[in-house]
Amino acid sequence: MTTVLDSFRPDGARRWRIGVIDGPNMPNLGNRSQKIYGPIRSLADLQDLVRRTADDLGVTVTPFASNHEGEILDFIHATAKDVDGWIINPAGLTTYGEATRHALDDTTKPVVEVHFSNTMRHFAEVAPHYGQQTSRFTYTATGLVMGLRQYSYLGALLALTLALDDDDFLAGGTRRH
Ligand SMILES: O=C1C[C@@](O)(C(=O)O)C[C@@H](O)[C@@H]1O
Repeated sequence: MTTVLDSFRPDGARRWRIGVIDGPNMPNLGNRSQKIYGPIRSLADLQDLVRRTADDLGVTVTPFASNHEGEILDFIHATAKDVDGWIINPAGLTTYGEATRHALDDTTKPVVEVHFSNTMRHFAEVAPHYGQQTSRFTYTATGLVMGLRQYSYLGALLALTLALDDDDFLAGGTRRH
């Protein structure tokens, strides 16, 4: 079936494989602040939305979520050869997740960082006493989509897919940025 999203892509475009990682606290999405995360009911609902959008786009997503950084590292190491790019919401690892940032960087595949909230605003409003908080991941990410709740993931998925299709940009993930 042809979908609206199909029409963004050239005929015969490749079925890119994209790893979608959710870090600590995202498995508890259904119980988090509605003000920040909106009415979405669960991580399963989020993963379902991302998977359905990927189907419409003609790409394959491999979702993974964990509260444990070591499990996230194991997932990245195990799947690095089988994915063309990554989407990650580092969540609880955002400010200090150097091991995860480094593991993604080691794969040399494009990385798009996503957040439900606009973290710059969130840090300024909620944790000004932490000083100048920033994401560890943005320094080496290919791109960043945030502040659009679950729609950040859909923006990232569409943009990463088109960028992988683009021979003058990510060229299937063979080049960095
Ligand atoms: O757990 C999260 C979720 C988050 O990554 C987001 O999606 O907005 C923002 C982070 O600051 C926070 O620790």
